[in-house]
Amino acid sequence: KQRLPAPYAHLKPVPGPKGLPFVGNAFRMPRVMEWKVFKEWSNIYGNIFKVSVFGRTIIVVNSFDIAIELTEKRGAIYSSRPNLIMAGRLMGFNATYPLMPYNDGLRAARRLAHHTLSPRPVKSFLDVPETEGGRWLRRLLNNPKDWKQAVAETNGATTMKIIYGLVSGYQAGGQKDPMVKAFEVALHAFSLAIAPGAHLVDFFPSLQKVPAWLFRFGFRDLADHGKDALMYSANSSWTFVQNQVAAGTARPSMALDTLDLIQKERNQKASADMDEVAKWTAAATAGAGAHTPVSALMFWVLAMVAHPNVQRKAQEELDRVVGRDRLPNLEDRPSLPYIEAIIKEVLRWHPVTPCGVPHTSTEDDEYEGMFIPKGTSIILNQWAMLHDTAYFSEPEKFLPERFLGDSPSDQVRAGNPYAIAFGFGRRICPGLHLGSVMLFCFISKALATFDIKRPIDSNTGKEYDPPVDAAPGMSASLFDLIAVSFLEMKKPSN
Ligand code: HEM
Repeated sequence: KQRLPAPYAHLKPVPGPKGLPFVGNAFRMPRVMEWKVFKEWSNIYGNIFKVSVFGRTIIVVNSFDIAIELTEKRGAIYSSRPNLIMAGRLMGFNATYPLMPYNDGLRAARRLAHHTLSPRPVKSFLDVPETEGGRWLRRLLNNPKDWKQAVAETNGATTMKIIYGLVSGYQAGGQKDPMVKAFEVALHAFSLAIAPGAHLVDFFPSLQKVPAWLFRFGFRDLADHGKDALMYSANSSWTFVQNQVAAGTARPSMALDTLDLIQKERNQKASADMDEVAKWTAAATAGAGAHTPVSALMFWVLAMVAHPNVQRKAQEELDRVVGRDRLPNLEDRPSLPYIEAIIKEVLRWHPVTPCGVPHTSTEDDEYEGMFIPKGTSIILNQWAMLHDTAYFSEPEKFLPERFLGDSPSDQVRAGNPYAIAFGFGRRICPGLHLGSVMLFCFISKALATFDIKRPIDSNTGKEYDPPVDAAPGMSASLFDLIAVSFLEMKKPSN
């Protein structure tokens, strides 16, 4: 029986599956689609339950109300991050704010990010997703079979332009700026580093000290490779901005905004090392922003393939509201409720981060008579919340209509995918507004110009349904995880 510290001795531990000595539940932890398994386990243990892996406590939260209670109402103690050895310490991602503990460094970085990305300032950058939305159509038209590449390039180009003012990130013919390539390599290394249970060093930090020549654990090469790419991407992109500033050719960007801000503040009070904070804030924001909308757009394509009726309704709305003489733009957004409902449903049906990004507690705490020790990692099972039948009937179905009519699901907060899919409390996604605009621009423009059809099997010549399942990991489809071979796109017939 677990012994609790004195002031908490009267409390119960959080329930959960029984574990083995030392390893805990390590061998029972799901490796594939853990969000679904965790939802099933909630039928046995409740909406908050505990698992332990090699002595580390992890709490899984499956309900919106509990997520809000912990991360919002008690945000002061549930806003840190787990200490990741492989991705954080060895690869160097600890310098980026998504992995930072809840400290002054994090607050400084988030303040800089909000200076550009909160709803009002970000408005001055919204011509970028509009323009890139036009380029996305050309990419699709020129090479519809390579639609996944078009998704990735369009997102990458939008983010690199907004964060760094880089206009030549992706040239025709697939050529990429070395800065863009470095970001891709760093993010790929990061995704390998955070794959659940992939690196023993995360559970046994002392393995870091084992000399490389004595015993290879398969992590050192990856760590070095990831670190080189991360350093190169953060440094080269910052140097790019500084050179542009020096030459007087810098375009508007988040990097420029933050340089202006810290310059102003430096004139008022001495600010130590803010240049470093600004450099890493830009790199982290570019990295986080370049790939999250990619996942959402991939699930949108799959949803459209599987639901031609939804596509047709959206195209009817676009024809009615916008007509066929021009492309939809952000001014049309309030008049396009069906497109809006599709975006919400995409975020709900297959959330980009089904298990969220873990928060970590920084104090011992009590929740409903249960003891939550300091240092507990909290998995916020967004998928379970977004498939909660109390708010979403027939949650496995793709039904944008649930957000329309007299009693739409999102009339309450727990039924609004925007309140869940972008995370919680003090760590909520700073790119929420921009991400939502990117999805609107790319989805509405593509639906106005293309039909998205099922892929054709090259052997049989027949159409088939692409699989919709996601691979394990933090993000459901972060790096090319969807096995769709190609989609045929063509202009809608009159
Ligand atoms: C469909 C689009 C997006 C989705 C679904 C999404 C989702 C998320 C989620 C779930 C988190 C974790 C929040 C938490 O810890 O509770 C997060 C964090 C973050 N997102 Fe996004 N995001 C999107 C777009 C973007 C964009 C466009 C940017 C940047 C331009 C961005 C930058 C970040 C950053 C920097 C963090 C880390 C914040 C922190 O740890 O304090 N995201 N996002």
